[in-house]
Amino acid sequence: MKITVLGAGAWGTAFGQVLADAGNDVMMWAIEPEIVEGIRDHRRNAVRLPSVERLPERMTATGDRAEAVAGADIVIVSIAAQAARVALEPFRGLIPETAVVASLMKGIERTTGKRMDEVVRETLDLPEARFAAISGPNLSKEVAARNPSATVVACSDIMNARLVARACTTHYFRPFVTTDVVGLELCGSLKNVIALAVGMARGAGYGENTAAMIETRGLAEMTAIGVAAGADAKTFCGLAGVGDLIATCGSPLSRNYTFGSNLGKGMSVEEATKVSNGVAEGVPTTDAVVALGERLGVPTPLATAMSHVLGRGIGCGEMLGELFGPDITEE
Ligand SMILES: NC(=O)C1=CN([C@@H]2O[C@H](COP(=O)(O)OP(=O)(O)OC[C@H]3O[C@@H](n4cnc5c(N)ncnc54)[C@H](OP(=O)(O)O)[C@@H]3O)[C@@H](O)[C@H]2O)C=CC1
Ligand SMILES: O=C(CO)COP(=O)(O)O
Repeated sequence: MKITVLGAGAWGTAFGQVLADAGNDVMMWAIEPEIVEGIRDHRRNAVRLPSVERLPERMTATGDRAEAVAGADIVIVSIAAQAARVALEPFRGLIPETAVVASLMKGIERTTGKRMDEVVRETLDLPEARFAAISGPNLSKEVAARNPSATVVACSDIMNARLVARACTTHYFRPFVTTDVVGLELCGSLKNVIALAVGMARGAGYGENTAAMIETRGLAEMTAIGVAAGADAKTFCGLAGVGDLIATCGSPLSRNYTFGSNLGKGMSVEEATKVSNGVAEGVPTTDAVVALGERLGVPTPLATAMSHVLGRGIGCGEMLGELFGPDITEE
């Protein structure tokens, strides 16, 4: 198949390699000429994924939007979530009417509170059955090193989920399928907020008990929001939920974990942003999660505490204190 990846960041590039390894012809689209030339002429993305010495022969790149998506069977979107709407707008009308569009993004649009499935479908005027979300424990550097990994592809049309899954199946990368698009979107977006909190606790010097508490209570918060939004609770126990929490909250390769860890060590939000190695989606998504909880009538103690960290600059002790409400409640 011919597959286009919009956005040659760390994950877009690593996923492009998966698609090429699976036997597809892969066209990367990026705004920056340096990245386009690097991939096209030198088989490298030294800016966003320097750990890969040589990208596959089946991968090339362009900065031209029409050329990028012409004849594409599948279009993958891998752009920082807050920029997705603006970046996708010019592609409206260019993407072939038969193409399935799949999002790798894990965030909620801060200005509208919308999930990426909503943003992508709205911006590209895409019917539900032609949108897929891909989410799971997929730290880009590990996938780029071809470490065995699994993911989940969600689409309301299970045949299109299978189509996308087949396109990214390799000897080291294994996709599962589901129709729970809302669940998959919320798993990917909400776990980043939890990773910020776990990273912060770790950075402040706390150990396994504290991390396990935040992860488990965070999972309960994620699941409650998901179920209220119409998702299947089972999705949150799977690869995209618990699986991604384990990967993201346990690895310094995660930008969200590292961002939190730097806050825990005493950096300000501005300082942590400056040293972040790529987008930490949990940062702009945190307030969107609090707003989503309010809209759905679901308490969000963890996201609210993290929003006080990011907005008011409270420290780790105070953030953890906010998680301990005054009442004894049932788990
Ligand atoms: N890295 C990972 O391990 C994983 C990441 N994800 C998710 O995938 C998404 C992308 O992440 P990742 O690739 O790692 O992030 P990076 O920070 O490495 O890259 C962000 C990408 O967004 C692009 N971008 C930002 N603003 C604009 C804009 N205005 N117009 C066009 N493009 C823009 C960047 O382009 P440019 O380079 O030109 O600035 C770049 O391609 C995120 O939502 C992330 O949560 C999901 C799973 C794993
Ligand atoms: O989503 C990820 C792993 O599944 C990557 O996490 P970060 O965006 O925090 O690096």
